[in-house]
Amino acid sequence: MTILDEIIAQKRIEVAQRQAETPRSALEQMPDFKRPTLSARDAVQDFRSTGIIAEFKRRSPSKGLINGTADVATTTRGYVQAGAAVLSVLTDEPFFGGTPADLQAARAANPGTPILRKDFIVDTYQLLEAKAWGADLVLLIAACLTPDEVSTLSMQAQDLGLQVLLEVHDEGELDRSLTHTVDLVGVNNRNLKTFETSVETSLRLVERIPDTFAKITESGLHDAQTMRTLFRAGFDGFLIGEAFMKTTDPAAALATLIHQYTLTSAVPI
Ligand SMILES: O=P(O)(O)OC[C@@H](O)[C@@H](O)c1c[nH]c2ccccc12
Repeated sequence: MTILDEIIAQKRIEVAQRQAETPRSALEQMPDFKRPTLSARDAVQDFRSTGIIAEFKRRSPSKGLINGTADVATTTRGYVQAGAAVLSVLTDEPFFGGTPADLQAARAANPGTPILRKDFIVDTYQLLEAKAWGADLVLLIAACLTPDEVSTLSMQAQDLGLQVLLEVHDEGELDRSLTHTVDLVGVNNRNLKTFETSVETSLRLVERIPDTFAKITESGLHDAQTMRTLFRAGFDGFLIGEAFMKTTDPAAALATLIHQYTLTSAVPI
């Protein structure tokens, strides 16, 4: 059994428990459920945008504890002030140490910035949660879902006003799962079976992604030069967590990276 199988098995149990505790109708009555959502796609594609999706992540199965002390409101507010285009907040507790309260706190602290609910979505119920907790977009991972599930969940997300980031790791997943009801396509540089990251995965897959989708490169990113290469290859956005969260001041680490990125972009090609 791979770690991903383990996470998904656990997730199905968790969703059943949550649903028993909080019925759908209760989620629909939460104040944020009816709010208009923000477009992450526009935020990363705006020509003035850094394209950075800055992630709040306490721990991960590959790295163990990354940051045990950062406060979610302070960190995400700092990310936005430093120039993040979009925020990503983990809500998976068993493997990533995130909580629904983290997403809600990030929402309250950042009313004008799109927020991704970062979790393993296997059921419509989680889309309702995402909306009720204040998310603007959700992640769907091709490796965990059938193409039919991707299609159904992305349509349901759209009906709720949530955008969808579809995550793929290889050509097969991309060709099989891509559907017009997703808004952004993310290439995960991390192999979820071995945890190794390689930006070659992004460079290889980018030309297979049609221009109708925003293109995001995910994981293992930490230097401006690599970002520049990925931008030139066609990516609109960069999902980055660990490089910031492993420092004592994640927002300052983001500010430094943006500074370096801006410098390298001034260099003639
Ligand atoms: O921390 P990194 O290496 O910068 O990666 C961020 C993000 O891409 C990573 O957290 C991630 C990508 N896909 C996921 C799916 C579930 C949980 C986490 C992830």
